[in-house]
Amino acid sequence: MDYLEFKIACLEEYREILIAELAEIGFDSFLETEEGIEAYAPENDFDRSSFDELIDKYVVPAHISVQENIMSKVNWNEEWEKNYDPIAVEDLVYVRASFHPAQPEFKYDIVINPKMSFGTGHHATTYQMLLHQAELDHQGKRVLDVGSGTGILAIMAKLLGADQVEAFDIDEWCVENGNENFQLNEVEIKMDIGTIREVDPQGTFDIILANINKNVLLDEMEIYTELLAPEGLLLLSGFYTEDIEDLLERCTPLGFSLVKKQSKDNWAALVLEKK
Ligand SMILES: C[S@@+](CC[C@H](N)C(=O)[O-])C[C@H]1O[C@@H](n2cnc3c(N)ncnc32)[C@H](O)[C@@H]1O
Repeated sequence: MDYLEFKIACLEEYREILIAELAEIGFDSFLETEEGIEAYAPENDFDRSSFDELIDKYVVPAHISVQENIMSKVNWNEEWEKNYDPIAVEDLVYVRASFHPAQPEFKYDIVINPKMSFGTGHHATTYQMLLHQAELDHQGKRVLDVGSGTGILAIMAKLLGADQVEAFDIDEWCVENGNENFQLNEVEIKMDIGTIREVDPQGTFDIILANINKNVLLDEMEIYTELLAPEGLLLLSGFYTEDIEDLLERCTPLGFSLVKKQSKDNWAALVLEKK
């Protein structure tokens, strides 16, 4: 099958939304690049007018420029293998694909074959979540990973000794990819599809991990509070440094105290404790 390839240069903060909207109009594969994204759509059902409309909507705010090519017989595995380098999270965690050799000097080795899902450790939000996790006692704990993407944080929780880990994501592709990564890392993790309201996790959790976005976090904060055991920990990311105060304003009246805050590349990550 022939594919159309679009190299879309754009501002970093618009990549996730662009990928989501392109997926809605029939694009089925994406690669993140230094300049923006590469997006691929099967040529035979490409919807040109929806694509043009979408680009018009974001061209100014996202500083978009587009280059179009036609490609035949794309080998997706080869494409993402070319574009995925392993990453060292400080000298503690090594995140790699199955075709990269392990590096025994790192304490934690995570194998992630990301394909189209978010969560390799390259992004500052995932990176900081992994570091915060590494500082916390997970032994024998029950952990919930909200918006699990590739499942990287759920896998880290297991490597740190968590007893039961449950993960979910609204994206079907992430669920499939997460399960694949759980197998690669030989960890047993319950995986579901949907929002937290749809999945409706039962019982309480000692640790909740939520690297999503500001609006979802603000909207779901009360549910996290109900699901956390007393003195349970909530690790949040997916929002900018300037949004920390808004998050704290929402969390403090619900009985959370701030344990740690950190920022990298203007992306924030918080650790909160439920009193
Ligand atoms: C920023 S990525 C984080 C992925 C991974 N947890 C990490 O830390 O790298 C956010 C993920 O949340 C998912 N997501 C977005 N809104 C959601 C919601 N309301 N409930 C559950 N998952 C959601 C997205 O599909 C995406 O995979």
